[in-house]
Parts: sequence; C-alpha cells; structure tokens
Amino acid sequence: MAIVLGPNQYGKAETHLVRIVRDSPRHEITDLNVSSALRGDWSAAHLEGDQSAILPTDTQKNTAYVWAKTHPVDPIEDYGLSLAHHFVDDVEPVVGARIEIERFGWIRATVDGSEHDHTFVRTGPEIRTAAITVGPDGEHVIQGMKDFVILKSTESAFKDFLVDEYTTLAPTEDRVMATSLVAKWRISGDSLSEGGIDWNAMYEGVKAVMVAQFATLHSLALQQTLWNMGRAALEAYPEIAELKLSAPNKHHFVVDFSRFGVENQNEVFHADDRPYGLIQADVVRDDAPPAGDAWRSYSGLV
Ligand SMILES: O=c1[nH]c(=O)c2[nH]c(=O)[nH]c2[nH]1
Repeated sequence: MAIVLGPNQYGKAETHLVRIVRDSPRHEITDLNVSSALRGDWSAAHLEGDQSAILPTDTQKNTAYVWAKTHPVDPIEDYGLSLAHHFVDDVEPVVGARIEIERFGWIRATVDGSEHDHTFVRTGPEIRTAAITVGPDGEHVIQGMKDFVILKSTESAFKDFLVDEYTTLAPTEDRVMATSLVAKWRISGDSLSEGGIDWNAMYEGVKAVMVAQFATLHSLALQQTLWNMGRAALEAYPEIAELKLSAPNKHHFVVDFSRFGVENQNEVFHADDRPYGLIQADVVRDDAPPAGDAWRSYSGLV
C-alpha cells in the first residue's frame, strides 16, 4: 500500500477587478471576479516543499490585473482564453490553465432622462459566467449564467405523479413556476479554433431561446421545461456541444384563506426559500467533441 498525491491544482481565487475604459468622456465599466488555476506537475511542492516550479498565486493575481489593462475584458471569454494561453504558453512548467470568471452587470444611470457618462447602477441578480480551460486536450469554453431568476404565473402544472404512503402533495393544474437558473454550455475543439464566435451575441441568444421556451411551453413539470430549454438552445447554436442546467424549484404556496372567508385563486402566495426541489439535467449532442478537462472546476463559483 502506498499513499500518493492525487489530482491537484492551485491559483488565485476571486480576484475582483473592475476595468474602466476612460478613453473618452463616456466611460465603460466591466466588473469581473476572476479565478485562475494552474495545472502541471506540482509534486515537488507538495512532497518536498520545493517551490521552484511554483508561480505564486500572487503573481497570477497581478497578471489578471495587467491583462485587464493590456487586453480587452469584453467579451470575458476572449479575455479568459488569452490569460489561459499566457500561463500555458509562457510559463514553462504550466501544462494547463483554468480561468473562471463571474461578470456582474452594470447599466448606465439615467439622469434627467439621459444615460449618464460615468455613473452606473448594478443590475442583477443574474451573473454571467465563463470557465476557460487550455491544456493538453485543447481549448474549451463554458459560457453560462447563474442566479437567473425567472417566474411564470400560470401555464405550469404538476399532477399524475407517483404516490406512496408518504405523499401529501396535492396535484395542481395551475401553479406558479419559478427558479433561479444555473446554465452552462460548452464549446470545444473545432468550433473554437475556427474562431469568430461572437460571445456576447451567443450569450444573449441562448438566454433568449431559453426564456422563450420557459414562457411558451405549457409545462407539465420543471423537468420538461428544462429539457425543452436545453434542446432549443442546442438546436439554435450548432457550436454548443452540451448544456447543463440546474434549477431550484422556488416553491410558491397558495396561502390558505378559507378560515377568513376570503377567496385565494392563485393570487397570494407564500414564497418559500427552503427546502426546494433541485432539478438538474444535461442536454447533450450525441456527436459532441469530448469534454476532456472542460468540467474540471476550480473555484466552485462558475
Ligand atoms: O416540476 C416539478 N418536478 C418535480 O419533480 C416535483 N416534485 C414536487 O414535489 N414538485 C415538483 N415539481
């Protein structure tokens, strides 16, 4: 029996950087939380305390800042690809790099009916995410979103489910359906190297396709809604190899007004925060290029 060092990676998590483009009086803001992880043979550091192959996490943080000055940060996917390539191509012992990015939204403040040049208001809660991997198996980009809260107030049912002696849930033909969606979609291999992906357009397009499915499908379950959201996104974007969805079912319970002699026809709800059903589904193209290290995560944030 031997005890051996297993998979490992290291880097700087959550470098929260704000880039202001101020080349003209009309400024632009990009607000990013960047995590970098380096992959390679770090056994000497773990087993012997030898740091000679270790580029400090502090250096990785500095590099993320400098890259934000010297390279475009919008779209975040190109910033991440460039930063990952720098670590892999320019830092000798590094064989793979993972860059994970959260992008927080800002819009211009409106003052006297006009968009202001240098005052911004945080939007949300939706956070755009990206996870870029460059390594021995090539390049992967996982584009995505989290905390995307969406609700429909009708055209959602949940009935005819399996019942056992512990089941108390009443079937419903008409309920509120709401979730705080996490969605991630992978682009790998040829689709990436052929270049030219308009990342911002893809992000807005996938979001629009998924919202349209959520809205227009008369849902029999969140599971069915998720499948159709993912299927429609893959149909619309051939570059996407696969898409993963994680959706907490944000339950809205009709408040019982019967003792008050007041009717409640799906008008007043108790919005419960926990527990919640958690429904997850992957939608995959059956000829998708292999995922390799694409889903090997680092910070747990994206
Ligand atoms: O859309 C739903 N899917 C479920 O699996 C489930 N289970 C449950 O209690 N409510 C719901 N709703």
